[in-house]
Amino acid sequence: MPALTREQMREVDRIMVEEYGITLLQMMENAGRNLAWLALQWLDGDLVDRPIVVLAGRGNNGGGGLVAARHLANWGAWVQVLCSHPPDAYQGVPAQQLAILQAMEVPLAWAEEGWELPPCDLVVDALIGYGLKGDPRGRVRDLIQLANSSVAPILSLDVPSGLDADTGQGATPHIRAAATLTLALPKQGLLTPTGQALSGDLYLADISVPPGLYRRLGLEVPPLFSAGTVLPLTVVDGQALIQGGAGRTPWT
Ligand SMILES: NC(=O)C1=CN([C@@H]2O[C@H](COP(=O)(O)OP(=O)(O)OC[C@H]3O[C@@H](n4cnc5c(N)ncnc54)[C@H](O)[C@@H]3O)[C@@H](O)[C@H]2O)[C@@H](O)CC1
Ligand SMILES: [K+]
Repeated sequence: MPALTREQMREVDRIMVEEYGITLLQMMENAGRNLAWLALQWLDGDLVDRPIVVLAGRGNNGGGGLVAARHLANWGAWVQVLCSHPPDAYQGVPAQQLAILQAMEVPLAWAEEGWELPPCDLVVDALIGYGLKGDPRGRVRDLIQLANSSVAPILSLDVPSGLDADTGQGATPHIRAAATLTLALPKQGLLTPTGQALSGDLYLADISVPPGLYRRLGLEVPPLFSAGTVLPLTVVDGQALIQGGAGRTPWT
């Protein structure tokens, strides 16, 4: 399957919304629900009352993390959300996701000086995706450092926060993920040796991109998700392949 640059992925996201009418809300729901489902697999299918910390930035990567937090809380996990900014700094769809969690009374806090990460079984990293600009700053930086010092495995959304989606180089600091769920198609940086080392086990999630959209961009993408909406990938010579081959049901 092809891997995308940040600009190609931005263009996919733009065409999804502007030309197919598949809204950001829909894409984010698919991203976040698949992320929650992968978290469930990482907890061996047993998440009732298990502590999970979700780190959410204020961009669309954070929005996906907030969707995952909702599903995990609905499924019985003990979810605590740590936001990089106070709620009034969130806008648009991520603000909408945050308001839902507030209505559900899911425990939410925003990182302040001296914060510690609560003990947990899994950290979900949704601080920054392909929108990274420069070295992580402020509370985002603090949360990355806290997450890395936790003993719990980190599951990153799209790319580990602080990883350059094009080059795979880690900014200072960057998340060291146990697993990464990338969206639609792998980002090129994840397939480089550094990207592979920082992203842990790599998975691909369906966010419902029509094959015709890829064809318009000159990309030939076979039906990837016939066996499920989250697929484990393997990287061979810089190329991403579905583990066990296309069409295999990976979870049985
Ligand atoms: N249509 C879309 O745009 C979709 C986006 N999705 C997700 O959203 C991500 C892209 O969303 P965005 O374009 O909003 O970008 P991101 O959410 O990746 O990053 C932007 C946020 O990170 C902050 N940030 C960037 N560099 C920083 C730095 N050095 N220090 C501190 N904060 C920094 C920005 O201030 C902003 O709040 C993707 O990786 C993917 O996970 C998916 O949910 C699917 C649809
Ligand atoms: K991330």
